[in-house]
Amino acid sequence: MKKIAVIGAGSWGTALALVLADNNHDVRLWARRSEQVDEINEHHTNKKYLPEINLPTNIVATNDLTEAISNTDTIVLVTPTSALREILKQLKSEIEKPVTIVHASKGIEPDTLFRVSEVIEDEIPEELRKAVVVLSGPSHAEEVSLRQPTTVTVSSKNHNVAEQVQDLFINPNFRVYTNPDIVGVELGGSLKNIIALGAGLSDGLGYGDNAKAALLTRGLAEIARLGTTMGAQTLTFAGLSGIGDLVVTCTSVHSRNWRAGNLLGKGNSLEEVLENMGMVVEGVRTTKAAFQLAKKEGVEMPITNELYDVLFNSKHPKEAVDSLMRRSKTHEVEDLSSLISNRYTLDEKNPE
Ligand SMILES: NC(=O)C1=CN([C@@H]2O[C@H](COP(=O)(O)OP(=O)(O)OC[C@H]3O[C@@H](n4cnc5c(N)ncnc54)[C@H](OP(=O)(O)O)[C@@H]3O)[C@@H](O)[C@H]2O)C=CC1
Ligand SMILES: O=C(CO)COP(=O)(O)O
Repeated sequence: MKKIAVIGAGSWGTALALVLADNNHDVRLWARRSEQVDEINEHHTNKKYLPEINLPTNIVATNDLTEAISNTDTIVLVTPTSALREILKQLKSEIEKPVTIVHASKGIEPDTLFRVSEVIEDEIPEELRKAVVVLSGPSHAEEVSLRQPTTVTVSSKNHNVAEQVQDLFINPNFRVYTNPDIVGVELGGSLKNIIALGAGLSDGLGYGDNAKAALLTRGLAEIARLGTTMGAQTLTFAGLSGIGDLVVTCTSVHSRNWRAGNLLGKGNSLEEVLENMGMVVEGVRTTKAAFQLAKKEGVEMPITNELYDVLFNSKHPKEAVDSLMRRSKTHEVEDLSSLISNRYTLDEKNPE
């Protein structure tokens, strides 16, 4: 049994705290609001984020970061990516010896274009870090907190530490794999939120399963195109943090990204949607970052570009779908296009 700090008491922070508590760890859950801390400690509930769940007594909440991380060598960060830098700046002055920093947030920082692990490395000096580990995969907090079967993957530049984190979280309801490709794992988990917004939007417009299947498949193609350009392994996108998370987010009513897209497709403005959601919709910020990344890397990302125009340039969602459908014709699989042109060359040499 270890003492583990979980920073962020929203849906996912609370669900991960539950997994750790089920594994008999002593969890300090940091929340920023004192009324939420009191609710968790006195009533053992977190009604705003997981209304159906009772929390065990080995989860103790605090709004004091010093108290949260005292006597622990493992900090699990689960805040929205927009809050991350600010929290890391506060943490930096509180960490006294090297710690393992696990994060479970999904996003890319606009302008710096850093993945979450890079933001952590940017803020926390090397001598205070044992390793940075990402935990990602198809895992809605609502289902994890009901102990429904869930699989995720953990990844780090330090594989031994990734295996230690696998041991902290794994249990018969929550199966944890490892994957050495941290770039692919972080990008898959972040970029799928863009496609989930698109899938919700398509459903909101009244389009059917064909359109959604097209978005998922062509979405995965552009995620993999950007990811491999940035050094990720193609196979990671066929795994839990790739297709796995893409499917769960694009097809579930639990997904805030899908729900936000759905409301946009039904004609609500982005401001109205975000105001009413009451929870983080990471895909909006990530669309901006991915749009910038695609430009920087010279990678074609048509779905991301259209979504960027819907979110930030008031393009009508239906026009965005029309633009995607009217793009100039192309091959489905880039790697095969050279095979096709070779075949034509051979055919021309040996006409039958
Ligand atoms: N929910 C899920 O199923 C999953 C979520 N994730 C990822 O986990 C991350 C967190 O998401 P999730 O828990 O769902 O988000 P929620 O919207 O459920 O909760 C957000 C939490 O962050 C806190 N918060 C918001 N802004 C700040 C801030 N500026 N400083 C400090 N705390 C802040 C909120 O506090 P307050 O209540 O006081 O506003 C709340 O505790 C995201 O990156 C998400 O993509 C990954 C996998 C699954
Ligand atoms: O990442 C998630 C599930 O794996 C949660 O997705 P949403 O943020 O869209 O709810």
